[in-house]
Amino acid sequence: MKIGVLALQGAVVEHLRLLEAVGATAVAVKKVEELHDLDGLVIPGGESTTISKLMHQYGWMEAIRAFGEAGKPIFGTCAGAILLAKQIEGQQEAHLGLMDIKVARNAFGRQKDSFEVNLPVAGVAADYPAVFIRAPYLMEVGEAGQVLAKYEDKIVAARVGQYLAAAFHPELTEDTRLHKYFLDMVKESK
Ligand SMILES: NC(=O)CC[C@H](N)C(=O)O
Repeated sequence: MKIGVLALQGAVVEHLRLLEAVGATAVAVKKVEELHDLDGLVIPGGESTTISKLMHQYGWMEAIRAFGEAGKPIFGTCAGAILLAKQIEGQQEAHLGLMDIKVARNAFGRQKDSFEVNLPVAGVAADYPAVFIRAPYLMEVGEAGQVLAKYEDKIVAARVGQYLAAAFHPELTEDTRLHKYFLDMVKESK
């Protein structure tokens, strides 16, 4: 399985390392043409507005939408989840708008700018070390979707069809289980 990590901004190398660790062939994707032979794509965290601008400049929006609409799995972490969402709280327009979730940005307040907690993630782990950095949360998950994790009653991970979203940063741990879960989604989609 060949999985790309969108390399416009954010923790790219860390995602590559964990994808390799679970047995995927992982590549940093810097050009739109590189999408064509991928089986799945990870959109890392960073700053969603910055990544969105870069995406618009270089034709990524159309290309990633086509990739998702072709049924290929996409995993968005933190800003990546915001980019995937169909709706963003307080904003007229979404970015990619592929995944049937509504997100609220910077949802955990200033004094909790960044923190780590162990969370149960359905189908993944009973004690997943979730690292939150100015994280969003998922206000709504479409009916066809599955909530995978909550923190303080807020949804922080979900799957809808071939799309996976985490408000936290699974690439900033040594824990490979969520990347393994995504790799299994990619295998299933073939
Ligand atoms: N660590 C992150 O990816 C933070 C996301 C950022 N707060 C945003 O709105 O895009």
